[in-house]
Amino acid sequence: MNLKQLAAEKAVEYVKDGMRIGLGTGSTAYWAIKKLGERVKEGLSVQAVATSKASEKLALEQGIPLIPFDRIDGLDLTIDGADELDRGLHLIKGGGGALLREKIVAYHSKELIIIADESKLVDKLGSFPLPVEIVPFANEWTMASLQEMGAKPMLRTEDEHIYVTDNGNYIADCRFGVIENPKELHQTLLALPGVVDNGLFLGLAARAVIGHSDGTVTVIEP
Ligand SMILES: O=C[C@H](O)[C@H](O)[C@H](O)COP(=O)(O)O
Repeated sequence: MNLKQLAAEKAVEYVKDGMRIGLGTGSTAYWAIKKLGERVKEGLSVQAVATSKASEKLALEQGIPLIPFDRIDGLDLTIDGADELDRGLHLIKGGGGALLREKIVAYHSKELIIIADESKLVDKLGSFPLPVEIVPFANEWTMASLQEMGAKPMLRTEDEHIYVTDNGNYIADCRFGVIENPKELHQTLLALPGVVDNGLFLGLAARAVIGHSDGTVTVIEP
């Protein structure tokens, strides 16, 4: 059983006719976009924006109408994955490098639904390295500052090259250990010059739909 698919397809049930939808990124959001495409083919009317070039391509392949940002002033619902979440719906996102666009889209959505398999649900965040998006300029100094913060940062690579986000930036994957105070860490990171944003999503998710290995789906609401 594909737990990501299970959660994603359940979450797509929250999409109603006429809604403006944010499309997440990653291997779980993939299933939501596929399911939404099926519903559009059956006659559901939606307008959507994508959080990455990959999701934009997939949405177009599925026949989901995409709308430019200057044509709408916000979204009704965004469905997106996460790398880790706790029961208070604090999230780590950005494993796929899309955190900045995802956070902008989530912020401008009336509701963010997170979809995940049960392995992503943790008591406290921090096992998954926190992705921090940094500008390429003087990235060596930004990396050094992250190191001084105790982040043990690793510059993300892909095929032996530095990974570049859709926004032309780099990702530093940071190991802070257990994150006892996500809000404080979020603020500290944002205050560091060279840091564009980080993968902590706090106070953004309204609910999470979790797929379990026994075939059930649970919904967490904070
Ligand atoms: O940058 C990527 C996103 O934040 C993803 O939603 C996150 O990494 C989870 O991805 P997946 O569903 O592939 O585990």
